[in-house]
Amino acid sequence: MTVTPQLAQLVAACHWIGQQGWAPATGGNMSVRAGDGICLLSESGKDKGSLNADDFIEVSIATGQAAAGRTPSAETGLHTLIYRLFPEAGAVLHTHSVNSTVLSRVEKGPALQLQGYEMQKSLAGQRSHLDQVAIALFDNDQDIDALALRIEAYAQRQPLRYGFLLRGHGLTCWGKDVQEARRHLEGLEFLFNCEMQRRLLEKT
Ligand SMILES: CSCCC(=O)C(=O)COP(=O)(O)O
Ligand SMILES: [Zn+2]
Repeated sequence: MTVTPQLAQLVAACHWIGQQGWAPATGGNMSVRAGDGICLLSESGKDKGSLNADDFIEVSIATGQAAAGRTPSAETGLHTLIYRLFPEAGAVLHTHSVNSTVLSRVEKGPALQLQGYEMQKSLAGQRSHLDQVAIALFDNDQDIDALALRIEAYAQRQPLRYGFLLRGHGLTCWGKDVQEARRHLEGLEFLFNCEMQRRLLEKT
């Protein structure tokens, strides 16, 4: 495997995600666009906090197919969907933090609305805490093709930006490159933590 600067940054991001506790057990998956209709996707079932460059597999963005003998992530269909929907997306990070897992169950609506937080400006294009940022929320599904179709239908009706939550499962987010995807992940996780604590405290 040729280790491009983006792949090296992705491997470093995976180690950081592991240290944050956002990829417990074998949870999470990560990828980077590698040009020519290809992405490099983490191998299924590995500890994502201790991946190296050889743990990434070339996958066709059009078909989701990988070379025989290797098994890319069970959630390959979500990564390839994002690369097809958003030609500017260069990296995708999927994590299983406690906050994204719990908040996505507590919130019953079709999106988690974030408003009033300065850290919304960690998301590309956001300029003010006064604006509302909607993070789409989908019911989880073991049928990834069906889930991808639901997400695609949502994206045809309304903007799908930064990432989406899967109920009781976690966050999938992206950016124009690994650096931006990582900033979106860190910003969203901070915002989820704030939102969890706000909801807990405002209940009392
Ligand atoms: C215990 S992890 C369950 C599967 C999952 O949600 C995930 O993110 C990891 O799947 P992968 O096939 O990418 O290892
Ligand atoms: Zn997952």
